[in-house]
Amino acid sequence: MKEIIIATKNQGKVKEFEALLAPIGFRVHSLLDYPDSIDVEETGKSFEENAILKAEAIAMQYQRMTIADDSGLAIDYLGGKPGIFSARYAGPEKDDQANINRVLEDLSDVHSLLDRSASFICGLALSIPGEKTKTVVGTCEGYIATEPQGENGFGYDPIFILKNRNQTMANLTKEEKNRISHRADALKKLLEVIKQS
Ligand SMILES: O=P(O)(O)OP(=O)(O)OP(=O)(O)OC[C@H]1O[C@@H](n2cnc3c(O)ncnc32)[C@H](O)[C@@H]1O
Ligand SMILES: [Mg+2]
Repeated sequence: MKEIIIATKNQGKVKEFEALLAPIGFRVHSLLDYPDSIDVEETGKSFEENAILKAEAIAMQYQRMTIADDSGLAIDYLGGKPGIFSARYAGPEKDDQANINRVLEDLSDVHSLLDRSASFICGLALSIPGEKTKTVVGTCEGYIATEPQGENGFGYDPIFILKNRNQTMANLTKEEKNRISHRADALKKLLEVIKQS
């Protein structure tokens, strides 16, 4: 079995990567298994830049193949915010519920669903010691709901209504989310890039 580190402390991401990568022969480790991992500051200007920073630092520290994920929600009405600041949108505690509340508050004057369009975006970086880092970006289109709905997933999932479906991401089973999410899209692209290299 191939060993890979996912350079994240986000339990929601870890579970999704395990479900996506185990069937293709990877044993997934995350930073939750490595309490001494260095804390990488997300100082990049894009999802990809931040993913590169996280992947390269952790691949270097443990000398092992590492994928990092930097992701978030881009709301058109807010000019793409919260974007790369999604995790800390309501403060440094990275509280999902507080983040959701801030987004709903930001859009409280926007009544038409069409004006509440948004994308989930996932930047992935793959760093293998001694090789050039590879990056991809995946997306998933939708709209911001007026109130949370659904119990599954994590983060902003309860307020993200999927395009062409009358459901939020949190209404989906984990299998369905892993077929259509921004993370699944990005990982598909990353596997293509690996195949071609
Ligand atoms: O940096 P790491 O350790 O990976 O963990 P993090 O939670 O800080 O992750 P990010 O910096 O990439 O911030 C991602 C933000 O976007 C949200 N997010 C990312 N993917 C999501 C998804 O699939 N569903 C809902 N929210 C998501 C997530 O809740 C965070 O608020
Ligand atoms: Mg982060």
